[in-house]
Amino acid sequence: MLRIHGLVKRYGARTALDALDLELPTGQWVALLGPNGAGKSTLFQVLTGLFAADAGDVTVDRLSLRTQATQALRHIGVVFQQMSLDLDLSVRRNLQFHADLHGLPRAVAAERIAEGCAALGIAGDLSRPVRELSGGNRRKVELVRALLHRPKLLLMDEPTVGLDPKSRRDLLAAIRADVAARGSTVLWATHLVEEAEAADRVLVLHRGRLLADGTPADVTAALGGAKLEQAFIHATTSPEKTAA
Ligand SMILES: Nc1ncnc2c1ncn2[C@@H]1O[C@H](COP(=O)(O)OP(=O)(O)OP(=O)(O)O)[C@@H](O)[C@H]1O
Repeated sequence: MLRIHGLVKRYGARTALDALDLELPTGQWVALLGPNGAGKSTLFQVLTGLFAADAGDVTVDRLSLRTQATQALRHIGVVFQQMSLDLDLSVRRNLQFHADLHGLPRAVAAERIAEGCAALGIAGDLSRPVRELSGGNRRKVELVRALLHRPKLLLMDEPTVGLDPKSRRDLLAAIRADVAARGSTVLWATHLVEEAEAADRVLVLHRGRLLADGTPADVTAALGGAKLEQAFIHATTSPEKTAA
């Protein structure tokens, strides 16, 4: 579904992504675990076409981001770290706007908006301006929006930051349900080890390179700790550690 080969992104002299290779198959929920500054947001910005890479290739469903960006981006849904809804528009208008951008027929959009909001328990907020919603419910609107065009690949950049445990659990459950129902592929950036522990696969990113890749148990073992949290902290704070 997603193939990344030799991806490099530099900011001046700083290398944020350092020849990154990665393949994600269909139907996997993958946690991208990395400390502050690891390169998670940079990777998302490249994958969503906001920044061009300095080197390397990315394909989404075999479509190249370099030469077939418009088609490739149609398969991607994204929730960025910073909230990106229009605060003055209603939830419905925000969602409708996104559906229009993707050329969804109005009837299909209305059905998906109603269904998505009901699944996340925000159907009662459809007519309210986003400004009036709690942070957790705004996030849920962003998730409904990201799924409206039924993307094959869903990118979520630390979507649970600032959410209470119930909202976090609801969001995770909604993602799980989407993976199970549609076989979508999810790349979920986080620095919360407990979230990564629940994923099918964990990637540990540090200084723009992958330190480990596998099930939570595999990654814990590969990084040499008894628990994932301990292994992660150790691996990402020892200066001599480089890619596996
Ligand atoms: N616009 C920019 N200009 C210069 N350097 C940048 C810029 N954006 C990111 N960086 C640097 O690139 C590296 C990767 O940053 P990035 O924001 O991708 O990490 P992250 O894993 O998303 O971190 P966080 O968990 O704090 O969001 C860091 O060293 C950061 O300082």
